[in-house]
Amino acid sequence: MKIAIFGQYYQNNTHSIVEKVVAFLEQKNIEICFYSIFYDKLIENNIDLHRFKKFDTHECLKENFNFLISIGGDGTILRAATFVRDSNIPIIGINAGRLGFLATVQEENIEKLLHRVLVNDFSISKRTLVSLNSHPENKDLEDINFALNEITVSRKDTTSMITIETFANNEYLNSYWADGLIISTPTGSTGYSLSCGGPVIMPTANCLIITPIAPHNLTARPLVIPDDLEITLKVTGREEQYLVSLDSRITSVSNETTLTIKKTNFHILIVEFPEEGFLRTIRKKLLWGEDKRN
Ligand SMILES: NC(=O)c1ccc[n+]([C@@H]2O[C@H](COP(=O)([O-])OP(=O)(O)OC[C@H]3O[C@@H](n4cnc5c(N)ncnc54)[C@H](O)[C@@H]3O)[C@@H](O)[C@H]2O)c1
Ligand SMILES: Nc1ncnc2c1ncn2[C@@H]1O[C@H](COP(=O)(O)OP(=O)(O)OP(=O)(O)O)[C@@H](O)[C@H]1O
Repeated sequence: MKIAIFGQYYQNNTHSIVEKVVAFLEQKNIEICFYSIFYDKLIENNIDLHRFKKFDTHECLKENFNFLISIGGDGTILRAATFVRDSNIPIIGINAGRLGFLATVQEENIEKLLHRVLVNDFSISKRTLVSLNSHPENKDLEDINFALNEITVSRKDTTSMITIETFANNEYLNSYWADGLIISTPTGSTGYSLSCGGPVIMPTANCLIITPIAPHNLTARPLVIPDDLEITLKVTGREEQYLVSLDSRITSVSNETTLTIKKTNFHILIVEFPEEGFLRTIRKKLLWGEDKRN
């Protein structure tokens, strides 16, 4: 078996997490390969990893990896997804961050849950992604043109709202006059979309959510649509450019750019354990349904 280990930062608890993961995997004779930038940070901080191999691009991950372990918060899982892409390598998220909504394995459970992975006692949650095509083409949006949480357009360099003409399968839907518009996957429903009044959607539902950001309108509400619809956006505004973000990545595009957003033809696979499933996570981490009177 071969496992990739991915992370972005070195902080207080990184040392003990990495040591636990490495000790467990080595004891089981599992081949380990570290993301090179993370590896360098760990070496700088006196973790001896010289016996392990490194990877630095998504192409390296095509060589028969069984799993990728992400050590960090949700932001780190979003970044890990840009390496995993369409390789179908399941991601195990070890939470070293704050919320850890997607990264659900806590440090104290590392050995127990990695053991469950080895004996096949886990489930796979298949997550929908959205892809972006721009016309005319934009170099910044060419290589990593997909998002696990959401694709967002928003105003740039102005307090003035933008108008987002929106079409679903080429049929006119609405012109949102707002700070921006979010096209979210079910996974992203608990991220930015939630903060803008969007619904919480169970991760494996076959839908997307169109959520306006601060629309100046009483009738513009988040809309849930089937995930086989293609969405087209045309933006106009006082400035010549607007912002496009895919999860944590952001770039500027000119107002002449038309964006097409649709479901990707691949999924990201997240390793889940029943006791850390979605319903428990929203209760525990979003305090879902909490009512002090009961
Ligand atoms: N106002 C907002 O709520 C807001 C604004 C911008 C971006 N975001 C979210 O942040 C994500 C990018 O993450 P980042 O680390 O670069 O930014 P960040 O450092 O601002 O962290 C964003 C927070 O959102 C949480 N989060 C991310 N994805 C989530 C999900 N699917 N479900 C529940 N919580 C989630 C993270 O745990 C973190 O606490 C975006 O994809 C977007 O969903 C939220
Ligand atoms: N490898 C790591 N080791 C220790 N701490 C980490 C590591 N990676 C991330 N962290 C901690 O988690 C914080 C958030 O990390 P990250 O950007 O991955 O997630 P996030 O999107 O902010 O989500 P969350 O709210 O789940 O932490 C970092 O600022 C850091 O404090």
